[in-house]
Amino acid sequence: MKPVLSQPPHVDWLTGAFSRTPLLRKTTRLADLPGVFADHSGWQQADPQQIVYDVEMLDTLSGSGELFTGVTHLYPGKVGNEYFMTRGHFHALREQGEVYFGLRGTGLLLLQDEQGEMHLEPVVAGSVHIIPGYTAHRLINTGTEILSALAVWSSTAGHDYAALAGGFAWRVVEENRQVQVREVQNG
Ligand SMILES: O=P(O)(O)OC[C@H]1O[C@H](O)[C@H](O)[C@@H](O)[C@@H]1O
Ligand SMILES: [Fe+2]
Repeated sequence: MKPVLSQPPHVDWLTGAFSRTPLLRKTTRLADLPGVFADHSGWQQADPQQIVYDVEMLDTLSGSGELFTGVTHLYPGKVGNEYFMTRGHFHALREQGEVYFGLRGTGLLLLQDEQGEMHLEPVVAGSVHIIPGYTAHRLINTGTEILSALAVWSSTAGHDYAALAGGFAWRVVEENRQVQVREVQNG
């Protein structure tokens, strides 16, 4: 039998760039994130075309049992004093977890479960983040460089953005040149 060598995709661990492979790309701009940042007038005054994050995904099999792999590149920036972040989501299939691997930059992974329990994990090159099921997740770039993280998740997990339409319970802002976590006041 003749052995068959198929070239797997390659990722540059320093930048998160994939090469030699078909990719799916999604760009999220400020205009795509109404109501996400606390400072509404700051958001309105900012350039709506400003890219907040790019996601590059391997174009792989989907369906029960299959895994998706992607890299999120989250740009540095702020709206008002709030750092650029991903929209964040629960999985539509709530029990599905996900793994993030920090590749470059500095930031935080904000985790919020269905009971409203919150955690923050520092994201740096080499950090490994086990996101349990039933837990919403959002990346926040608190640094001055691109924050890139590789993610692996179930292809059937899906996204539930509506469940967090009211936002996460914590916001991460810069105050006095320091990263501060603020609890959102309801009502
Ligand atoms: O879907 P968002 O909250 O905008 O986050 C952007 C992306 O981040 C990660 O790469 C996740 O694995 C993706 O499933 C998600 O779509
Ligand atoms: Fe996810």
